[in-house]
Amino acid sequence: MSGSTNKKIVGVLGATGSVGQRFILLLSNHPDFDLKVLGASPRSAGKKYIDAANWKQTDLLPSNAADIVVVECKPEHFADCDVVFSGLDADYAGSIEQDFINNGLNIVSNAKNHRRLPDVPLVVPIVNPDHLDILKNRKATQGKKKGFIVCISNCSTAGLVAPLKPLVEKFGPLDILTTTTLQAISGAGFSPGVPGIDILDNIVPYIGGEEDKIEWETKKILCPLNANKNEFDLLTNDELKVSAQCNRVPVSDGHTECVALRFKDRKNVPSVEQVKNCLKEYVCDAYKLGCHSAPKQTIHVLEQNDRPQPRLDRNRDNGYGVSVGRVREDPVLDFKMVILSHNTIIGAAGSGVLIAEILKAKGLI
Ligand SMILES: NC(=O)C1=CN([C@@H]2O[C@H](COP(=O)(O)OP(=O)(O)OC[C@H]3O[C@@H](n4cnc5c(N)ncnc54)[C@H](OP(=O)(O)O)[C@@H]3O)[C@@H](O)[C@H]2O)C=CC1
Ligand SMILES: N[C@@H](CC(=O)OP(=O)(O)O)C(=O)O
Repeated sequence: MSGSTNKKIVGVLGATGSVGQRFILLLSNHPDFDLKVLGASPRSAGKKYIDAANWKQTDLLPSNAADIVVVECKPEHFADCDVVFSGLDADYAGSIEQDFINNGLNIVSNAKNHRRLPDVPLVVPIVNPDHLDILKNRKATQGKKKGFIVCISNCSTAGLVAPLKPLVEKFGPLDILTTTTLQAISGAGFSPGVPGIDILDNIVPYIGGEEDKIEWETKKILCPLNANKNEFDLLTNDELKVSAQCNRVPVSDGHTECVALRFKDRKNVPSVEQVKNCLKEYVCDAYKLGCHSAPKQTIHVLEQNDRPQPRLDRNRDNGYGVSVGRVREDPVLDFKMVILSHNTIIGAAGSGVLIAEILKAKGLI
């Protein structure tokens, strides 16, 4: 496992895809992690990464990855890894990831397959890293024979819950939440991805499964652990009603969401200024833990009427910060606002890397 430098050895499954390529960028020259193994489909296995991947990032392919020979996604190739990041196509992720867990490997996954299991942490690292503590109990009871899996949330859900966390902490629970998303094309992956003919000069008002994911995952991310500290107690529909409408728009990276919300406590509804100040003052636990990638400013409150915008605001705090603009009163619920988050950084691979940094800081890997 980890060598004398105290760096953890890591690998990436689905390394050639949209999320996999982001993992490679974020893991190049990382102070905590040494990227050693890259896995993809049998179509890519046996080729050097530079030949296997159709590199589509605006940053150049890092030299530490270019010459690595891609392997099939089998546990034996990853046996030396302290943690394995997964950006696998969801059609294959379920069984491959389970095989890795059974072979004692620890997975941090972008795929949806294990998110709804009651004892699997579903983590947005700037929101609920405390959910990782469930792994401490598991480690104590099962030892090292089996690995664990931590799931990264759906990308739109990650952006949505970031401002909700400090608001709920300070002003109490919400009871109604609505969001209308404007989602970038990188969210649909590369194979096959969104055809140009569908998205150029157009908006597609449907993303399969996305609305249900946002409505369900929000209730897990904001929920507490049960009394035995071994499963999560999902918020019920009576506790929080969430309604999502999802659209694909011709933007390369960055998901925008138009959100409205209502607080449960009708007697102590905060003012717009109090809401903005609460968001500005929020410091995520990952930053307090000193994690390398944690955003210094978790939530950027923008005052200009025409912000946030994906091209101008998605890279705040290297894509780990979330932008919130147009915070104002809502005539139906309490407040409305526009949220922007980088879907492949804080919405996917970046969350994975930051989760692994937190796992290392907490001594869980
Ligand atoms: N894009 C985003 O913003 C987000 C994506 N996700 C999730 O992350 C995962 C990856 O998404 P994305 O990167 O967009 O998808 P892509 O389609 O771009 O990449 C899929 C990856 O899976 C690999 N793969 C395909 N078939 C197999 C197989 N049979 N065995 C092993 N590997 C295989 C591909 O390898 P090869 O190139 O060899 O075919 C490729 O590396 C998905 O589960 C997605 O839902 C989650 C949040 C956000
Ligand atoms: N569906 C998201 C990306 C994604 O793959 O999400 P999930 O990991 O929940 O399947 C999008 O289209 O932007």
